[in-house]
Amino acid sequence: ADDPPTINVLVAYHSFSGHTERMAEAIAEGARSVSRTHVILKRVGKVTAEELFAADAIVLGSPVYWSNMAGEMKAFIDDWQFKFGVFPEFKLKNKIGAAFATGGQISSGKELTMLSILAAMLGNQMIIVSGGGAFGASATTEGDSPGIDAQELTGARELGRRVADVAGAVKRGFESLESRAGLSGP
Ligand SMILES: Cc1cc2nc3c(=O)[nH]c(=O)nc-3n(C[C@H](O)[C@H](O)[C@H](O)COP(=O)(O)O)c2cc1C
Repeated sequence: ADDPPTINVLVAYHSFSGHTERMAEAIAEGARSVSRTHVILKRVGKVTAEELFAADAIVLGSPVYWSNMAGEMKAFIDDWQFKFGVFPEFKLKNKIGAAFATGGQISSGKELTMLSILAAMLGNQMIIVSGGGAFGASATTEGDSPGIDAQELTGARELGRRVADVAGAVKRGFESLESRAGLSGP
């Protein structure tokens, strides 16, 4: 049998004080635990067009700023069009997408932040997955729950692993569809 394809996972994040970066590292670790997975872990401003388009899965993480994603994350997503020109061809179509967030307080915007990221992915016809939580992986970082705890890191690893697993299954599925279409001939 042919070797299964390599899965490229891009984990891109914004982080000012390091919490979201710590979650991003755990997501990358979870994705790498799936065989034949190649992970790129980067701050949003550093992602190149080549990395974006080579990714089979894109996982985006942001701190909560005023109940929504950070401006840096929004600017990156807007750059999908301004810098990378994804529309009108829908160049990110059928890539796997997932989100993660950290916020200082409980019930103060993490879910809205993740849903806003996922909404942009849906608008690009990406295939959304969750894991680590209903909408993605998240952590509360201030007050009675300072920093990132073991349970939150476990959730982040779970999301990374699920993203890589689903990306592999989808990639194999599309490859098999294409080869069957090729077999049937014109
Ligand atoms: C400008 C600003 C706005 C914030 N707004 C919220 C908020 O609405 N809800 C919340 O839970 N945390 C809020 N926070 C706290 C951060 O989301 C939290 O500290 C986060 O974990 C920081 O991530 P980082 O360490 O990756 O930079 C805010 C922080 C800043 C700087």
